Amino acid sequence: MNTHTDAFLSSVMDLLVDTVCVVNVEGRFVFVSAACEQTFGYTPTEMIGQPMIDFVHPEDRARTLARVDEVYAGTLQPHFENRYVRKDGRTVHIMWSARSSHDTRMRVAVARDVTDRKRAESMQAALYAVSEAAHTAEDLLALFRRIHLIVGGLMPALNFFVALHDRAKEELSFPYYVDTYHAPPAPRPLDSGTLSAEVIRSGQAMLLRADTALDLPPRVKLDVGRNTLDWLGVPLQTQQGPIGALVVQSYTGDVRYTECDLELLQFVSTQVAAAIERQQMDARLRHIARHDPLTDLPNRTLLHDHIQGALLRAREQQRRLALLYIDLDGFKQVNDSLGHAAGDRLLQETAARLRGVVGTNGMVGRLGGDEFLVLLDGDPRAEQALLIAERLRTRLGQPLTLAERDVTVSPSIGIALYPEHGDDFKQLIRCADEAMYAAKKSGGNRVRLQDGAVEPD
Ligand SMILES: Nc1nc2c(ncn2[C@@H]2O[C@H](COP(=O)(O)OP(=O)(O)OP(=O)(O)O)[C@@H](O)[C@H]2O)c(=O)[nH]1
Repeated sequence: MNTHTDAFLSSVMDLLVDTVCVVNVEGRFVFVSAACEQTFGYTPTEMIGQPMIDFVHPEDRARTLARVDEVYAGTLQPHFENRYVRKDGRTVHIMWSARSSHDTRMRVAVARDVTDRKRAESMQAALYAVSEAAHTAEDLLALFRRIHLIVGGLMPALNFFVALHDRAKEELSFPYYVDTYHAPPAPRPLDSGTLSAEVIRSGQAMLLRADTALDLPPRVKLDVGRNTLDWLGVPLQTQQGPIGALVVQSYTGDVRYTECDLELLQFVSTQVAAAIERQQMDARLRHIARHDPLTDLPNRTLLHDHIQGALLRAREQQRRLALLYIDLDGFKQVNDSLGHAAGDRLLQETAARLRGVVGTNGMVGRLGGDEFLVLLDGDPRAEQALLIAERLRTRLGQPLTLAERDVTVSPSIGIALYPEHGDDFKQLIRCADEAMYAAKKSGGNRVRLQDGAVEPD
């Protein structure tokens, strides 16, 4: 090739949209065409003489070097893809075709910027993954874990959290919060002025970079994710308005967020919001199906499942259980004399009192009407079960005001023990019911242990 031809070829290469690169046997660029500036952000002068591998994304260096060996071995490399780090820090996806020359021991490669295609593919994959997670995640926490993984596939997301706004309670909570330095913040009012609250209130995405002048409304405090370098939050938009926010944060210069990340996060956020709404709806339906609407106590179905589980564990660990069957004495009379609403209030107060006494010693549920069940699962002896039942009797027997009248309603309580009185739900509940019935027959306001002691009035 003469000089004239060299100059001609060089000017032709400079017209190409793809970048032509020549790398010597030491792995340094000896030629790059003008398009490199568009693709890599560096001018040819900045690249020529530099080791090629220094420009490659750190995670792709090992496999890139392995490919270089294959190129020298003469294997044609039509479509090798890897990532480079542009001068501005952004990642660029490159599709290469490369060959080596035996004579000069040089590699000639053509680089095509396929970042847009890669981005579209990963966005598509992310959307699909979110919609799949919406259908398969078993609860909200499982969904958040999956979303974290999906967002992590689109951008660095080591520090990631989900903020949710409960409109009824006017409360902002952080049900999923993964952070290098901070524990999950406590729930707070929406007007507490945090960045995520601001994203939810305004419905606008927010990207705060350490090098960007902060132009925040005066009410916003930087008290969530303090000391972050970059903070990127997008609202979770639904037809009813924003229900929360997705946030990624960085603490080190290795991870910086850009407008491009903002677009990506915003793109998946609508699908994520729909997935969260769906999970919340499922959770509400599951709750309704397993709780009593008047007292919000577990209903018979949930009690049954919970007690079956407790029986399994008790059998394995050779521990005791106690079942307390509680029925109010003369409840019908309250309904008849003070009205159904007063009866409802009494049932709600009974539930609260039972919960208060039982605390962490077990589970309280409502079987229906004025009948409640308590499971004591702390390996109770008969005396301990009797003691708690006695406390319940005393507490329920304390007066309360209904329809402006002081009312006192006592309970009858029957106790069945595992393993003494049965080893399945049906048997135990029947025994506890019989004991309660016996307590009621002998005048009510009593605790009776199946086949056993009656506590005095
Ligand atoms: N207010 C109200 N009443 C209910 C509800 N569910 C059932 N009841 C009523 O509760 C009453 C339960 O009947 P019983 O257990 O025979 O009433 P009791 O007067 O306590 O009878 P003993 O148990 O023999 O002392 C019935 O009158 C039902 O109509 C409810 O959710 N709210």
